Amino acid sequence: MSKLFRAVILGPPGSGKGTISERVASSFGLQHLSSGDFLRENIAAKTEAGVLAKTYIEKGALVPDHVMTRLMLPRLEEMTRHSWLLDGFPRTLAQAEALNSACELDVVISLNIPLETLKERLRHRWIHPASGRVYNMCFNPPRVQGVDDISGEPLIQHEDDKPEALVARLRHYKDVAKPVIDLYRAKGILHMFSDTETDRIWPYVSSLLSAKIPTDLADAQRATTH
Ligand SMILES: Nc1nc2c(ncn2[C@@H]2O[C@H](COP(=O)(O)OP(=O)(O)O)[C@@H](O)[C@H]2O)c(=O)[nH]1
Ligand SMILES: Nc1ncnc2c1ncn2[C@@H]1O[C@H](COP(=O)(O)OP(=O)(O)O)[C@@H](O)[C@H]1O
Repeated sequence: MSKLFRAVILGPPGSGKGTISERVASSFGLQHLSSGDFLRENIAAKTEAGVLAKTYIEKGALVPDHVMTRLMLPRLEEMTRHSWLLDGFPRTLAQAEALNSACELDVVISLNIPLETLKERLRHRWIHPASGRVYNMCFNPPRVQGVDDISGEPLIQHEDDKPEALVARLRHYKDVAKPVIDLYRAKGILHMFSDTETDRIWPYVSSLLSAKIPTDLADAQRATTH
């Protein structure tokens, strides 16, 4: 079997992790696993973890580490035969250490985006809750205002993108992320991208992954998508 490829994308809320992950998934055939989407699925399904997580997310707080790792690690175990890109997990050093003991990462992409840009983007972010599709009223608006392009269902704003929760989230992110970034830098797998525009970052991410993803894996994925 060809070697599997494991990547993590780090960055504050609104940094474009979801947007870049979707591009990676469609260009390189990696499975995109978003902790935020997985939490929202669990909230919608009213699982034990979902009910617990909801109380934290509504306050703009992080979900406790033990809840996150108990949720995410079994999900990754289901994916042992796939190459994946993990988005939104790990977010803390404890989560990064738990992930470390479960698998070995090939690449960590870290998005470094100015605070003002983040605030502006998140104010305009709308999502389709059933699919997790993300829109931005300026950057990638839906074809019809307020409505999902594919299902025609209404778009909503995350509770945690509303101004009250937003500032707390961005402030907290920085403190918590620093040791995670330091850990991956020390391991020599960190790749940092700084810009205000996803479209300017994407070509660099794309060429990094083209260089890192094993050729036999890329060939196998191309074969399945044609
Ligand atoms: N104006 C602008 N908006 C962007 C850009 N990249 C992403 N967005 C939007 O910013 C918001 C946050 O992006 P998202 O990928 O959800 O970030 P995440 O929170 O890190 O997963 C979404 O509404 C995106 O559509 C960009 O380069 N410019
Ligand atoms: N790894 C994680 N650890 C703790 N909380 C998390 C994690 N991932 C997601 N969450 C919670 O879910 C919320 C939504 O996550 P996400 O969709 O990734 O939002 P964003 O991309 O805007 O940060 C976060 O604000 C946080 O409360």
